[in-house]
Amino acid sequence: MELCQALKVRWVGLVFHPASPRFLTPGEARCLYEATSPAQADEPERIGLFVKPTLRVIEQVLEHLPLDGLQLYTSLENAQAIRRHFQLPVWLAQGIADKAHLPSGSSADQIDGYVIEARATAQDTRPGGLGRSFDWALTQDWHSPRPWMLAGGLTPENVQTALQLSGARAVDVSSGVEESPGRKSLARMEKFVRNVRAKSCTSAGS
Ligand SMILES: O=C(O)c1ccccc1NCC(=O)[C@H](O)[C@H](O)COP(=O)(O)O
Repeated sequence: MELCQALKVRWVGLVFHPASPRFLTPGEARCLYEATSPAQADEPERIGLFVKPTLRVIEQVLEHLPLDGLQLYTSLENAQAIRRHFQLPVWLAQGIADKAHLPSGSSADQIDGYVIEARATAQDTRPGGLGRSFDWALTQDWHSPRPWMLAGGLTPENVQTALQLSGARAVDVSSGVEESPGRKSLARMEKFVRNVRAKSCTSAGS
């Protein structure tokens, strides 16, 4: 968290999905929140990641710490209902395997943005944080109805190519800056942000 502040990334993701190696209980997330320095104007926004959450699950987290936004793995309808209920920005994750999976204008109401990443398979135990990429050229000519970020399988080594091929203006990374599942590598985080900035866009991490 402190390095994210120092690197001035725009968003930090906190994963509240029990099947994840990055899973945080609300209490652990609170400790992280308290351990970081007092709010500054350019502090990263704290984004809570939830998979098919009920309102109560999100409420339990919000009882422990404030969140600046939500990254949701759920249906559009549920994401819209959650956004209305909590009045928080919602980024809806979309798993992509072909162009037909990319959101279109008609599906964009009451959603703040999209996280576009590889589509999970039936064998996967979770829908994100899998370190898996998709064909980045799929988004090249896509006109997104909302702001979007590219995610899935990004690394310091491939992120510049990913930006070039996908046309993305913001990226999200997790596995690619870890030394083992759930353990971030500070050196890889720094290298990732440096390489992204060399291509002038915004970054996020979970
Ligand atoms: O990180 C997880 O384990 C996770 C579990 C359930 C839903 C989302 C999760 N992570 C999402 C992300 O970290 C990113 O938004 C994205 O999927 C990129 O992940 P990665 O391919 O590991 O860079």
